[in-house]
Parts: sequence; C-alpha cells; structure tokens
Amino acid sequence: MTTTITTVTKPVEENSPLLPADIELTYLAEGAANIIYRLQSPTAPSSGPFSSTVLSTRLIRLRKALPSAQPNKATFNYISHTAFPLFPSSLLVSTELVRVPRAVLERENARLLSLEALGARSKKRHGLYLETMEEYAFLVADMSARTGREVLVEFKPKWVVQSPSAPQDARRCRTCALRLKKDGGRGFCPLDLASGEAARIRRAVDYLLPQKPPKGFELRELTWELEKTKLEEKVVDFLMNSELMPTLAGLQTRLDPQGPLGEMKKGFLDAMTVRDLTVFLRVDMDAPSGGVECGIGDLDMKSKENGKEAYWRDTERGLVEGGFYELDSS
Ligand SMILES: O=P(O)(O)O[C@@H]1[C@@H](OP(=O)(O)O)[C@H](OP(=O)(O)O)[C@H](O)[C@H](OP(=O)(O)O)[C@H]1OP(=O)(O)O
Ligand SMILES: Nc1ncnc2c1ncn2[C@@H]1O[C@H](COP(=O)(O)OP(=O)(O)OP(=O)(O)O)[C@@H](O)[C@H]1O
Repeated sequence: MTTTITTVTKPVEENSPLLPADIELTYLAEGAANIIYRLQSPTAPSSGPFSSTVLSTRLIRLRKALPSAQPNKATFNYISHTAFPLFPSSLLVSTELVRVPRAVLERENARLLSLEALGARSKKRHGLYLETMEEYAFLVADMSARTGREVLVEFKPKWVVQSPSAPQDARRCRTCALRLKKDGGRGFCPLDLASGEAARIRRAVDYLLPQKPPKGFELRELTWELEKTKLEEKVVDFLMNSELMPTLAGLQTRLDPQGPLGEMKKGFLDAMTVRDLTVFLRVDMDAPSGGVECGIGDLDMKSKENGKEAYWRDTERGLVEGGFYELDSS
C-alpha cells in the first residue's frame, strides 16, 4: 500500500507563532536561497505550536540575504493562495509561517561563520548569510529518514512535458536539451519519469537513487546494490500508481500552453514554479508493499524581474537555434 502524509497549510495571519528565543537550531542543509535547520528545546512544552512533538517532526527554513529574494510572508501568501491549491494536499510538504526573533538570526549568522571556519559549510555557500531583517520563517514537515531503514529520495522532476516552444521534430525534451547545452552531462529524462511505463520510469529512477548507502542506513541485505534494487522497485511502483506525475504533467500543460517564447502570461510564472519544485519521497524499506510518503516542497514564486524573463527567453532561443532539441539522445 502506498501511504501519503496528511498535510495542511495554515492561512497567513498576523499572529503567526513566535519561535522561542532559546530555541536550539542545528544546521541540516542549504540551497541557494535558504538554510534548513533542525529544532530542539530542552524546555519544549507538551502542546502548542512549538511542542516537543512539533519540534521533532519539523524543520525550519530560514531565508538568506539575497537581493533578489522575496520576503517570506509574500512567498507564503503565494504558496497558500496559489501554489498549494494546485495540488492534492496529500502530496504537499506541510508548511506553516512562524515568526523568528532577530536575535536567533544573528546568533545563527555567527554560527555560520564558525561552520565555515570548521570546513562544515560548502565553500560555494560561503559569504551569504541569513537575512536578519526577515521576520518570518517556514516550519516544514521533516521528510528526512527517521530510522535506519528509511531512505529519503529527493529530486526536481523539472519539465515533465515537452516545452511548447520546442521544434516539432525535437528528439530531446527541454530538460535533456538544456542539460546538453549546459554541460553535456548525463541525467534522467523527466518525460521518462512521467511516461507511466515501468521500464522508462526505472531508467529515470536509476539516476535518482543514492550510489552508496545513506548515512545511518542499516543494511539488511548483503550489499547496498540489493537494497537499491528494492528501493528502486518501491519508487517505480509509487510513480506508476500515485497521482504525482499526472498532476505535474497536467499542471505544466494547462498553465503554460505557449512556452517561454510565448506571451508569458500569469500561468507561465506558475508553470515555472511547478517546473522547479522539489519532490521528497521517504521510503520505508521494510514496508511489505508501498511505504512511500510524498512531499512536494520548494514551490517558490517566480518573477520576470531581475533578468529572469530574458534568461527564460534566451535559454529557449539558445536551445532552439543551437539545435539542442534535435540532437539524438544516444
Ligand atoms: O533554469 P533551470 O531549468 O536550470 O532551473 C534553475 C535551477 O537549476 P537546476 O534545477 O539546477 O537546473 C536553479 O537551481 P540551482 O540554483 O542550480 O540549485 C534554480 O532553482 C533556478 O531558479 P531561481 O532562479 O532560483 O528562481 C532555476 O531557474 P528557473 O526554474 O527559474 O528557470
Ligand atoms: N522538508 C524537508 N525535509 C527534509 N529535507 C529538506 C526539507 N526541505 C529542505 N530540505 C533539505 O534542505 C535542502 C535545501 O532546501 P531548499 O531546497 O528549501 O533550499 P533552497 O535554497 O530553496 O534551494 P534552491 O537552491 O533550489 O533555491 C534541500 O535540498 C533538502 O536536502
């Protein structure tokens, strides 16, 4: 059986709960725009917005001071009114808006410097810190493995239907064409992922699974390869049977019928959000069947500002005019 987490998005309101100033944060990961922390408090109450249960099942997503970034309140407004309603709630990572004391942000910025000095922060992320003027943060369901027998599979499905501006005789999808243009590297084809055909989905999933056992994973089979085969079957089975891929494909088709060389109406920006979201699949390796929880995250608002409109048009023109869509996939 396939399981999904039950999720809710609380509406934006003025009185979002304020994170206690003595909250302990542990750096987990970061992307270009946000840093993700685990939460802990020795004095957490047994109920309320920051109860010990809430703290142990959620992560906090704090925004970095990027000049192009939107304030979290505006982003939350967008996700709760526009992006989340596009999806069945069972597919979404539960997300709440909370307020953060400035002292917490300042303290964590000092810690980031220490992490850098210790070599515990990726070099490419050095020099960019948390936005201390930001009043809000996102409290998100933690999709990490909770036991040594769970695995988190994280991926961006990207353009799961062909770009409407691609040439009629295209032999590559938009994502494969762009990958070829960027670095010629190998990767999964999103059209395989959304094909509904087991063999094609398996081919794509192969690229998404960890090559080594994840940290803390408990091997029950002789080798990771054997575990990986089991993991692959679970993920393929989920993608064949869940509404995830048909939903993504349906949205991308409906929201952007013209592609980046078209008029770029409102739906286009939402389509770009859907084309850049992240999927978290938490897989229970010992579930007799299924055991996959799905959470869609990173549904950030896209804007034409800051050169993005030109980037999208130029990228598409470059792919079309450079013949990247027509090059053979082999
Ligand atoms: O242009 P793409 O398709 O490479 O997607 C960009 C992503 O690259 P990748 O997923 O690695 O291929 C890119 O991801 P990374 O920074 O490479 O992790 C961003 O998500 C970017 O969006 P934004 O400018 O931050 O709003 C993404 O830009 P857009 O989705 O706005 O095009
Ligand atoms: N709900 C979650 N559960 C588990 N891990 C998560 C969760 N949200 C984020 N992460 C981890 O933190 C990383 C960075 O988070 P996120 O993608 O939100 O950052 P970002 O800065 O918005 O990324 P981008 O580079 O796409 O802008 C993710 O790649 C993932 O490994």
